[in-house]
Amino acid sequence: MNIDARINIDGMFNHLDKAIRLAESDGHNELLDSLWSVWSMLVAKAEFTKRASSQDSETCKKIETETYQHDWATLLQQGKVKFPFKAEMLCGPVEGQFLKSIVSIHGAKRILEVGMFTGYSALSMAEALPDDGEIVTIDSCDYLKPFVRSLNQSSPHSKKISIKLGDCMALMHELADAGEKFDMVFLDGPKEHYIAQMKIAFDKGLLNAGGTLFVDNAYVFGTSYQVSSTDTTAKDIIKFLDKRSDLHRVMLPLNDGLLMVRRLSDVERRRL
Ligand SMILES: C[S@@+](CC[C@H](N)C(=O)[O-])C[C@H]1O[C@@H](n2cnc3c(N)ncnc32)[C@H](O)[C@@H]1O
Repeated sequence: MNIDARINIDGMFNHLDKAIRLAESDGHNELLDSLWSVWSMLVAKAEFTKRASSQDSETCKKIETETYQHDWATLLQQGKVKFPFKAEMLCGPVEGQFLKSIVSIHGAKRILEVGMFTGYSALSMAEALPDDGEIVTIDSCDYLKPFVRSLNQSSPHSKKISIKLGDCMALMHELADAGEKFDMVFLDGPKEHYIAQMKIAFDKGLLNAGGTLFVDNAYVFGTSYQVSSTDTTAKDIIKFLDKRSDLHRVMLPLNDGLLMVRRLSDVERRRL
């Protein structure tokens, strides 16, 4: 099996792979043809989606390439990073272009990102910020800061990126307590903190009036729709939002799910 890990984030291709092997070994040729058709349609759809979207900037391409070439496994063994990083953790070209487009539609000036990794999504968004705009990006891994700076320094937009190292929960509280405000918040760090982070954004005023919050991996690696999964992280997020009649949301089936959440009063443009 040789496919982009980002389109197999929920393991669907593993099931297809198994079905293909079974059909092959039992000599079910028509079934085999159909299974290969499903496989190739899924791959072609993902490829066409990427092809139909604008291409990344040279620096974003470089970040993606170098993230895939980096030896994360050795760094983990050497204790230089504490997290088993994988290149496919970066959001990729289609989501990157989507976020960039949203920043421009929004007219956002300040963005908060939780979960920087190699700075791919941060730079994608920074490219659409005005010259005096800023994206504050949080990560707990010290190794990443100089690495990200070395990757993005060729971009004129890198000056809009401020990196904060530390635990995302502590830093988000700190920012909210200091009265900092953001027009967009992009949550892409630890999934178990998503609910608490949404509360800080909406209830502690970190997200400006009229602002938009995005929750990445909102399908939580497909566990939200895998029948056999006992992981309730994604379902708990939706149950939390069900109780929040003041919030409006829409789930976009981009990669592993991108949930867009806004205050209902901003969406319907009325006072609640
Ligand atoms: C999915 S990656 C972010 C990918 C990035 N947004 C992109 O699309 O290019 C998640 C990041 O969250 C960071 N992270 C995990 N737990 C954290 C915590 N408690 N506080 C801050 N960062 C954390 C990891 O170090 C990792 O770099």
